[in-house]
Amino acid sequence: MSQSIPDVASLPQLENPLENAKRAASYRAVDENLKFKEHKVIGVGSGSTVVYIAERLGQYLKDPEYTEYVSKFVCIPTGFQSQDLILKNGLQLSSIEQHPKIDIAFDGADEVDVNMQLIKGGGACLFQEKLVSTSADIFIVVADSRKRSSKYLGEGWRQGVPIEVVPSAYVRVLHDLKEGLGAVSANIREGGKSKAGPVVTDNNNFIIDADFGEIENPYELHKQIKLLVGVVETGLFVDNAVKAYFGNPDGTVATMSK
Ligand SMILES: O=C(CO)[C@H](O)[C@H](O)COP(=O)(O)O
Repeated sequence: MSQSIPDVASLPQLENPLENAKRAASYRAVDENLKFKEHKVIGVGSGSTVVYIAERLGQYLKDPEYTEYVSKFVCIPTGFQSQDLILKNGLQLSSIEQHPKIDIAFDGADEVDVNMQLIKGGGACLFQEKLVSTSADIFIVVADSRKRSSKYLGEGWRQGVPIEVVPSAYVRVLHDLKEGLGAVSANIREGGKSKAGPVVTDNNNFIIDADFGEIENPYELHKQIKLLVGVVETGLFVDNAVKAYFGNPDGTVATMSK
């Protein structure tokens, strides 16, 4: 069924104000950055905010003015949830192996500092998220305004830096993070009520959350962690995003650019 693209201001408010914030940021990020005639390969991230990125792409697909272009887009997922979002919105799913060069990618973040450095991996998808975002010519972040720190990473996101590790190396990495790199704490992420034992990522790895307090130099910390044997990737996304959209519950959106 064909439909015109809805204007976000004309849509009914969502029950949860935070969802309004996420929707407003995501819709505006797509509307302002997607070049329908130029972009062909689109990265779609993970988390609760990118749900609205996929939804907006799906709306464009149904609008006769854009169907011709959007039906030819190939979407590259950052994990299982993201793959599901692409399919549920009627978009074409592909893989990073088939499209190692991505035109534009959209993803959420757990924290964004004043220099637009990010902590990601709260949803345990950080390796594939980094693979996709660093393969993209343009990487756009979408988040609700709680994710914006007034200065350093680690200010608002207190769970620690997510780090994906090879399972057999987790004890060694925990030790090296605490003893070698001075982490205040480092813990394997547990599945909680939904799974006994550790969270297992889409790549069959474990996640360690390591608290380094406020992070003045994310690049240096990322480099040090990355050198530890057993570390696959860190949740510090440095010099990667070019623009961030922060939604507020009243539907207004603030932006930050590089
Ligand atoms: O990095 C991520 C998953 O690994 C997410 O992008 C991040 O956790 C933000 O999620 P949300 O949009 O639900 O706040």
